[in-house]
Amino acid sequence: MLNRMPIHKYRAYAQVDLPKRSWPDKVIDTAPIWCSVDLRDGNQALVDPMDGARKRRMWDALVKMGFKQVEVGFPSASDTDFNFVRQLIEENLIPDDVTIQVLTQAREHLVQRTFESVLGAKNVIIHLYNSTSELQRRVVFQQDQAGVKKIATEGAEMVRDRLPMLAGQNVQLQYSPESFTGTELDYALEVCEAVMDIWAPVVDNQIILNLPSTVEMSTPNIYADQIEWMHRNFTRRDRICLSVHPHNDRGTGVAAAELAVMAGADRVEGTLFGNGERTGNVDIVTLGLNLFTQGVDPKLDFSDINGLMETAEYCNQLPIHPRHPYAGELVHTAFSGSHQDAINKGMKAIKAANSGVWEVPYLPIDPHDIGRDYEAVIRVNSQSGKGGIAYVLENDHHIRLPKEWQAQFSQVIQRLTDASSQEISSQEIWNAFEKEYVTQPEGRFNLVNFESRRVPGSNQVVEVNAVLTDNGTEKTITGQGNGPVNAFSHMMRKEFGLKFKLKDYVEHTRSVGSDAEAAAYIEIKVPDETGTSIFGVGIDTDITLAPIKAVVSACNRL
Ligand SMILES: CC(=O)SCCNC(=O)CCNC(=O)[C@H](O)C(C)(C)COP(=O)(O)OP(=O)(O)OC[C@H]1O[C@@H](n2cnc3c(N)ncnc32)[C@H](O)[C@@H]1OP(=O)(O)O
Ligand SMILES: CC(C)C(=O)C(=O)O
Repeated sequence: MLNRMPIHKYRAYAQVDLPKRSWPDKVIDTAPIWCSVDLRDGNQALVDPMDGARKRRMWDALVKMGFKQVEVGFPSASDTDFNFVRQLIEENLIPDDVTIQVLTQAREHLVQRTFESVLGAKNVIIHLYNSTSELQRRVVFQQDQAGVKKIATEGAEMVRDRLPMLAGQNVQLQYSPESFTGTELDYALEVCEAVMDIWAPVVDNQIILNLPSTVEMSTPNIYADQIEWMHRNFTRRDRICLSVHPHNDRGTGVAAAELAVMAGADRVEGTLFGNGERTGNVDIVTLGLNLFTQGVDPKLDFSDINGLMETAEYCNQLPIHPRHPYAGELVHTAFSGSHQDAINKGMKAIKAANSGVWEVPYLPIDPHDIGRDYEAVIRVNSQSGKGGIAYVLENDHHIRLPKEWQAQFSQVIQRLTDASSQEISSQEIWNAFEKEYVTQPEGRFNLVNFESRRVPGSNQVVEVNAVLTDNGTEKTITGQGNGPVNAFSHMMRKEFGLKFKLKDYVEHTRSVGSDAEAAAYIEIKVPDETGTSIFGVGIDTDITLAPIKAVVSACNRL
């Protein structure tokens, strides 16, 4: 076959020689330290970077959900960034247990301005970076390894020499060999070690060494190998907080972060819903909820996912995809019949079991836990089946359609969805149900009045009086039987020459309260060779009247 794609332009990424790698056997049982970089890496990727108001709204949301470290900007980049950091400090907007982080290149005037921006903050992380990759050394810096290492060490010295400016403040230092995933491992280690030599971290004030997949270039297992390699080879591991900063160029940022944590990372930098350069930073919402759904405390509050989405969409001016993990508008929704059937059964089973453990097929998370309701769990279109329609009727309209009828009513809905090729709303399903079983505008019979009383002196016999219209003509009928339903059915057969047998009858209330309606379901059978079953529904606040209406409904469908 002709290959139209120029594969010769690309090279396979090298594997890491890591004998006895240990990360595949690890389990994540505690959340890493989270650092939000929404206000910096997220912000620098936006068409319109956040203004002060949007930055402030993002900040408030991040603090509210529990981030203890937030990279608040690149203060030397713009007045907006600088002024925002000053505003946070001067207006006392930083809780005592929250640390702000600021990013700077290794350039004297930028480092100086960065220090000026954080004067007076209680807790600060000064984050220095320079790219160390082979490609950037060659084309951006035009320097050899020694030259680029010098940028890092000179930058580290610029930072160290300004630390007296922040005397009395809690200051932690962070270094990123940017483009780490394009950097030879031994060289990345050498540069990090050199920076560490200058900053002289201690166990109680570790250096944060942040190893970014600035561009995600390999499968996540290779990133994990790189992290484990660094973790094993750092000389003063106890003085290091090992941080990762995955991007998502290959669509595996979340996997890369998770495997990196298994490989020894203590900390993860990322953004809400994965906003960030190109395909984005790693998504902390997905990472956190992945932990949550394994029974691990994510140490972040995602209970108002809609609020977080609104904030992210407002601040980033970018929509969140309807299929976004956990959060997207459609991710808790099943349209297809077999999924709906399984969800319907799963929801009932979970209610019955009352064990407190969430296990519903196709729903990895209880939507309630993130502030969603069950309304959208099942939506109906031409791919749907009876289980889904029954779910909508029961949950939205309190109609517990007996199982044998579900198939019949689903054909009514199937005809509508096939005709429209569109989703049918819960209200439309209800309208179709009412028309088919309850109001029956084209039905032959219409019940105008109904009364029943026990025949005096008899415990069993009931006398009924009913007024009906038969194709518009009013008729009064009376008769007796051993109950209202039995007597009324008998009269219908006798007066109108109908041939049917009562087969089954169920009734339930539609809601609680004194004005609660009852829903009655009647099944009648035609005594011919087909033995067809016909169903009728009656709804009324009077529990005697509801089944009578159900008989009329069934007779109309004969
Ligand atoms: C992967 C990341 O996300 S890294 C963060 C990236 N974020 C941003 O760039 C957003 C904010 N940046 C900015 O606003 C600007 O780039 C500024 C204010 C920092 C610098 O602006 P300028 O100096 O006008 O421009 P510019 O960024 O193009 O400067 C590039 C120069 O800095 C050098 N440089 C780039 N990164 C670094 C670094 N980390 N340390 C030292 N020098 C660096 C380049 O080699 C280049 O040098 P040259 O002029 O000798 O060729
Ligand atoms: C500054 C660094 C950490 C960065 O943003 C990246 O490498 O993506």
